[in-house]
Amino acid sequence: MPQKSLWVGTSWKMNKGPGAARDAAARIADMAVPDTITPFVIPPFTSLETVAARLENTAWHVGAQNMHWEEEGAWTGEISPRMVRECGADLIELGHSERREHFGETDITVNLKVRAAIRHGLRPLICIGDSAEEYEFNVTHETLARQTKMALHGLTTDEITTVLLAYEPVWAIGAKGRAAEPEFVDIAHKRLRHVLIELVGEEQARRVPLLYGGSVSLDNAARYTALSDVDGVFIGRSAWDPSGLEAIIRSVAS
Ligand SMILES: O=C(CO)[C@H](O)COP(=O)(O)O
Repeated sequence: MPQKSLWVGTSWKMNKGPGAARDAAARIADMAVPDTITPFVIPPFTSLETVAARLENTAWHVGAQNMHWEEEGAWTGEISPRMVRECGADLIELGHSERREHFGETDITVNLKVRAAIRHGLRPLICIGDSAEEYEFNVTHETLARQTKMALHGLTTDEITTVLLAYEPVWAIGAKGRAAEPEFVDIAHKRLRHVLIELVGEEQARRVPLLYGGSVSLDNAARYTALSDVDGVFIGRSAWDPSGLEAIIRSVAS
């Protein structure tokens, strides 16, 4: 059986200013990445242009962590899709649970942003995830289905096949999180694939990469990527140091 192709990448969240980002990007540019891996890195805005310039003409995709849906205007403190593109990014992370929880991001604003991203030629990496309470009350699937359908509302089939979806259980993220059991992720991703199949049919649904994120580490990454409906991992803390990212890339590629 041919080896499956995997997306593997990290968001630096609110870490690495321009100096640290420049150093990290230089190390990333020197990394040997197997052909079966599609690597990506998502720096903070202040480092976006530096990192994108350093990784231009490499296999790396570079993204921003958020953006507004409007092209320009009186939106103090916001960054437009065009600005993200001008910095050299091709990916845009949208709907991370930290933004939903702390900055009022909703399914509706995520949808506005997804549509704006596609209009501007940015590939959306849409984060979805159940809260600890939703997990406890056994409504994970309902939450993931709602977030997915609302994020993709109004998109054509072709547009839907350009997005990446990352399932990140809120209870699995960060130092206080616990990594989801691979068996649980397997079921969640299979049900998520079915949501996509209902939207665009089997063949197109299989073209949408489904990533898992939340306390991914060198110890567990390959257990997720071995699952048939996991097409990659989205890593935080364990990949902030490029050597950690490289070790995980090697572990899932072998
Ligand atoms: O977005 C994430 C990956 O960048 C996610 O929040 C996981 O973070 P981690 O728990 O620190 O891996």
